[in-house]
Order: sequence, then C-alpha cells, then structure tokens
Amino acid sequence: MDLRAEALTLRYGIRTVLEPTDCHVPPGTQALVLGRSGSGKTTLLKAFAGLLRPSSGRVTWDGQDVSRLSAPERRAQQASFGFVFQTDALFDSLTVRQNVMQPLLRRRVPEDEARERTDAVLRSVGLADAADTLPERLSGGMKKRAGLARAIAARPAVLLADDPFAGLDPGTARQVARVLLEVAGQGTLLVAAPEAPVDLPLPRWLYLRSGRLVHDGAPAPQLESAPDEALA
Ligand SMILES: Nc1ncnc2c1ncn2[C@@H]1O[C@H](COP(=O)(O)OP(=O)(O)OP(=O)(O)O)[C@@H](O)[C@H]1O
Repeated sequence: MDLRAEALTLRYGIRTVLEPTDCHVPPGTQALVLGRSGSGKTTLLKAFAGLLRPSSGRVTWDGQDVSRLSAPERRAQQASFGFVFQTDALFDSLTVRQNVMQPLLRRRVPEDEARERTDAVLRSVGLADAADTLPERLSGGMKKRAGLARAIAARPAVLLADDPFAGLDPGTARQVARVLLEVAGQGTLLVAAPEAPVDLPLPRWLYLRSGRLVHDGAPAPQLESAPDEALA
C-alpha cells in the first residue's frame, strides 16, 4: 500500500503534537521513526494507520483520502496493516496461540491453515513452547514477542511497530529485529524507537523533534546527539 501524509497536522485541544507534515511512504519502504519521548512518533504511526483523525491535512492510502472513506471501507483497508503497540494488546483469557490465531480466523483463514501459520510464526519469535500459555504467565519480553507474532501472522502489507524494543534484553531485541526484517522483506515496515536500534539498520530515517519532522532521508546519526536548538 502507498501511504502519504499531506500537510498532516494533529492537535489535542490547543496543543499541536504533529506540525504540518508531508511524507511519502511507498510500498516496500523500510524506515525508522525516531525522536525523543513525546516527539510524536506514535501519533504519526497511528495517523498513517487511520487510527487518528487529522486535525488538518490528510493521510492517503493508495491515493484515497482516509477521512473520506466510510467506516466499513476504512476497516476493510485497515486489514492491510499490522500494528505492534507499545503496550501489549493480548487478550488475557486466550492462550498465546489463540491470541495469534484470532485475527486469521476473523479474516476467514481456514482453521487448519491458521493453526499452521500461527505455529510457524510462534517458532520464528521463539515462543513455540509458550503456545498454550495464558498471557499473564509470560514475561514482558515474551508478551512483546507474542504481540509481534499476532501482528505478523496475518502477513500485513504494512507493519507498524511502536517501540518494539522497549524493555527487552539485548538477546530478545536481536530476535525481534531479525523477525521484523524477515517480515519487512515482503512489505512496508515503519519502526518507531527513541534511538536507532543497533540490530535494525533501516535505510531511511524519519526524525521527529517536538512534533516536527526535521529529517526524512538516509540515516543521520548526528541527529541523535544534536541539541534541540540545532534543529529548531
Ligand atoms: N490522547 C492524547 N491527549 C492529549 N495529548 C496526547 C494524547 N496522546 C498523545 N498526546 C501527546 O502528544 C505528544 C506526542 O505523543 P506520542 O505518543 O506521539 O509521542 P512519542 O514520540 O511516541 O513518545 P514515546 O516515545 O514516549 O512513546 C506527547 O506530548 C503526548 O503527551
């Protein structure tokens, strides 16, 4: 899917959390969305996924203005997105396998195939042994990987991962990075993080500073050490 933000602005009350932003994310893009806490990374990802309504400007999916789609049209198109949220969005009453299978069954994937795909994805994130476990028994890192498995099992055309490395030990972070890269081979990947993750060297950086997209291009490590005023 081709994503575009055109003069996209997000406000909460009188507070502007995303200044007018133009950004084109063609299919197959692999990019990091970087910036300090509160700089607007989650806001930008959610707006791209049609989860937040722009205060002004617009987001387009394959050229269609998302705000002009009917609710059923928008939901149908949102099936192309996988979202790994910062806080895990697992259902407590379902096992890990059931959690991962559920979006597949909702998409009418036959049960046998859904189970096969689920078990393959759980193996790839290192959770094969936890398939029958309830989320409350998982560690934070395992929950994160289960959330990732749930997002990628449906093979989304666009995978949006919000700070997927937060709270992970280096080994688990490497494993999550490897899975994200594998998945990205087939589609668009946008990964938000407070600093560039060493294990995920993506070719494009979108760098946000206080709600402003101050850099959209090749990796620019100098941004991470630049004081705020140098970029204002
Ligand atoms: N529902 C809301 N109501 C009011 N302000 C909000 C809301 N959601 C986010 N914000 C504000 O918008 C700004 C950007 O938030 P956002 O979550 O996009 O930042 P972020 O870069 O993802 O931060 P972090 O790395 O801490 O997750 C923050 O100042 C936040 O307080």
